[in-house]
Amino acid sequence: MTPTTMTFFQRFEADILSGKKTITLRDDAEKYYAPNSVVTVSTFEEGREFCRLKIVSVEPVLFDALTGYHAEQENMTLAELRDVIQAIYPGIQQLFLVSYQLVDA
Ligand SMILES: CC(=O)Nc1ccn([C@H]2C[C@H](O)[C@@H](CO)O2)c(=O)n1
Repeated sequence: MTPTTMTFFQRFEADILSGKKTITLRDDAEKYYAPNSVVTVSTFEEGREFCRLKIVSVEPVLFDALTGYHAEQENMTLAELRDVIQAIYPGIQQLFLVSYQLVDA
């Protein structure tokens, strides 16, 4: 079944709402988001809903293939992005790039 919810760490909320962060990189467990579907987004820490996002695309990408362009879409430097990914998914290679558009907040 297509997922209808997504969580983000609270610290990314402002960047998502301002449009500075337009992608997220997830592991195998979250590769099933469907393009054109709308998901309700809440904070991981408190489960507080804060927006809805339209899924634009879901594409596989390797950790070693991450570029400055991916980082730009995350509103980070490439070094910051690599650190964040390693902290969340230690040792991971296969990621899924989920791009999205803000629907409403
Ligand atoms: C909270 C949760 O279940 N999982 C994640 C996974 C990733 N993120 C953020 C961190 C980076 O900005 C990108 C790339 O993974 O997405 C997140 O907030 N929550």
